[in-house]
Amino acid sequence: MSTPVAEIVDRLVRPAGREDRLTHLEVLSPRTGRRTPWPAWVDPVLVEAWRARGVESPWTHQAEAAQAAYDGRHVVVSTGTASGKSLAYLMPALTSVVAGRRANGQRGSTVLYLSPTKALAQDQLGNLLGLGVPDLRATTHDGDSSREQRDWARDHGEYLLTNPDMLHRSMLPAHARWSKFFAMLDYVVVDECHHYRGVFGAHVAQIIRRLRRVCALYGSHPTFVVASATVAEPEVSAGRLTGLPFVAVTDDGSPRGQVALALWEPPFVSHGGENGAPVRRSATAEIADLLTDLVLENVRTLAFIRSRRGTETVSMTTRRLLDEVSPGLSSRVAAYRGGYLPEDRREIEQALKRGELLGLAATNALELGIDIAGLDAVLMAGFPGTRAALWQQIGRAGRGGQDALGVFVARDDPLDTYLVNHPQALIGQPVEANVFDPENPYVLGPHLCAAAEESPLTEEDLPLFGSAARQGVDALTEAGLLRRRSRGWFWTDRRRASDLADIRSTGGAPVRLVEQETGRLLGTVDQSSAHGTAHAGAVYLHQGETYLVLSLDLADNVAVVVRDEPSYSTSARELTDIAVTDERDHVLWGDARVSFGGVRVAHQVVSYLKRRVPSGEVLGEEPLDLPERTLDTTAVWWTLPPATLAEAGLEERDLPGAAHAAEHASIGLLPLFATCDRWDIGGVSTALHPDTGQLTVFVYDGHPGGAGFAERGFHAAADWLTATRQAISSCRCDDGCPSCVQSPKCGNGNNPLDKHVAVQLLDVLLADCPGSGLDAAERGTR
Ligand SMILES: Nc1ncnc2c1ncn2[C@@H]1O[C@H](COP(=O)(O)OP(=O)(O)OP(=O)(O)O)[C@@H](O)[C@H]1O
Repeated sequence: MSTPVAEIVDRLVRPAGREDRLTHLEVLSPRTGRRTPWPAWVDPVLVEAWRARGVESPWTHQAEAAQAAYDGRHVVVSTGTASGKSLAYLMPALTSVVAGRRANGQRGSTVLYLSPTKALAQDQLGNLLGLGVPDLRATTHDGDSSREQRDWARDHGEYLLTNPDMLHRSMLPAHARWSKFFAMLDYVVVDECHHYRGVFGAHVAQIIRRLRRVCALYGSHPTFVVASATVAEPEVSAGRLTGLPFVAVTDDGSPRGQVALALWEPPFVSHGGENGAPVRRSATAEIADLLTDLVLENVRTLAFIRSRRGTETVSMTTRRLLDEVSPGLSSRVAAYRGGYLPEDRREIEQALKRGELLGLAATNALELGIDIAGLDAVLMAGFPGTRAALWQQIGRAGRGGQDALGVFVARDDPLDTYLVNHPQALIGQPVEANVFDPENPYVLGPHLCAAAEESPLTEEDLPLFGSAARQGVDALTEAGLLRRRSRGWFWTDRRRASDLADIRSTGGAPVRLVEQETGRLLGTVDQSSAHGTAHAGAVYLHQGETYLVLSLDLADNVAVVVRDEPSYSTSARELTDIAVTDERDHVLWGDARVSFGGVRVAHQVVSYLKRRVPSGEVLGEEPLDLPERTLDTTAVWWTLPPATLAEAGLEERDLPGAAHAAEHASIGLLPLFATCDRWDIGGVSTALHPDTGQLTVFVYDGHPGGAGFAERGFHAAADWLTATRQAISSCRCDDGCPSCVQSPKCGNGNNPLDKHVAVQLLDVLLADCPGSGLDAAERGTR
């Protein structure tokens, strides 16, 4: 960008009332790149192709990773955004394709590239073809490919770009037809591997095990090259994802322009929240202002908004604000999100690349590695869930070595507030690990069936699928899904086994949103979120239009909507009950016990709140009549005996509010340690739980069988609960607010909540906990 980053930030802060909103500005100085000669084995034609495109020679990390892969070691490259991870895997992969060709020109070596989305694979294909490697037979293989494309890919493809869904549903079940491709598979590239987390990560881990088994059937043992954003212990997550040993390359040799990260906290605007709590201005309202200012400054800006609804609101508001001052500019701002038609999305991507759009409000549908040159700034409405995703989003700007500005605008919740006030948690060493649990029985079972359908499972196959596989096949045999014969376990059902696994966890058929007057299908929502977002009375935004849901029919999966302009938004309320089914591990901190294990959760959406837009003021609550749902999952929980609490001087009457407040804040903070999102986990607290006989606070995974988040919480409990205490004690509100202890999805109307006693309660819990490294100074003051 032409204006220096610091000056842009200065202009953003200048308007009256904005001076306190910038809580921190971190400027990372530019770094020069470290180059190294091309490895001697890289095909000279490729070297020339890269040179012709300005890649004089590889950065050190690229050569290091490429060499490891060429030597047949599985390697994970975990370096910054735009550090050139593609070259690291393309050097060995394309060299192998070119060198492997037969005398008659037929393929002799193949590469499989996996990306979490179709859009990224398309983008990568464009780059690959742009390289001009003579005769390279590269193609995407996804749900949009025509029959001819698919046949060509299978029979001639050398470099195939696909996604885990296609592998799962199409390529692996039909492996006999793909036998030639699999038999000559030398490299598997897993791009953006940090996206494989939670339940989705567990599914992909099992799909990769099925892929390895199918390859082995045809005699191939491909080398895996995994690309990841910077996370803690990348070799551990790559190893979990594939079941193979990995070397990690993390020393980034690429150059970087100046990167500035501004942390921004919206001001308190009213006391109109629940129970009279102070409420901060919404991050989206703040972002719309900042986006307007940046567009006026001719700064090309991408605003990442977490919800589909939010992207629409930001783009509408920004256009309206621009119309007031510079009408011509409003057409240069747009929204982008999942649920749009593919051609509309392509058109927006192109307009952004061409520079016709100056401001775009997008969901993370645009987050993945799509290389859009020339962006100057990135605004983030709320923490995007992980540090990796935060840097990934900032990395959209400043590609090609220019300066970049990232502004992280806090939402009114404990984690965001903690982060904008504790910048070291974002800028220091990574604390979060890429979390998933490949052994989740709900995930493993369907993949064992799919594997058995691909080829009968033998005793020797089982270790590949993990230590729970034996138990899994036994249970499936018992349930009549697999049949045991002398040669192994067979799939004998008439259904397609791959249909049993819902790898994106959409939770069954999506609910269709249909417009009442026209019968037009507006879009869909996942069944699991339909109770909360498409219930009768819900306000739903679509492409800038506001709709009101008239009815939700769960039998037919249809919600009927009408256009409307209500002055409020809605948020659903859920009631939750929890029972311990088995404790699998525990630690004792003096009298406190921290446990991990299985639980059964029963929940029901019971009502919804109407909140005035944009102030967020609560207007009222409406009851709903929706069925209860149960969930068998995993949880981390902690207990404190009544006598210990009494000794510490805590009054019995204050305990429910204190436990409840600690629970809310701890749910808010867990994403800092596990790669989850506040909405992936839930919690229950009680001053006396029937299963433990003590004060108990549970945090559970919101997916059947668990997703690994609660388990990570158990292992990081000391740091996690210390950060929770800090988040509550450092919040500037008097009696609790959404930035510390109030939760937007609380089933009890955020009542009771006692912020002050919560801090005392956490002090009792942490009194005998072995040292947490997170903030020794803070702990010392207790
Ligand atoms: N050795 C190099 N010398 C010069 N330019 C390079 C080199 N390696 C990569 N590049 C350029 O850097 C840019 C980023 O590369 P690439 O898209 O591979 O990064 P990445 O690490 O995969 O990014 P992300 O994962 O964040 O999407 C590309 O434009 C690429 O051409």
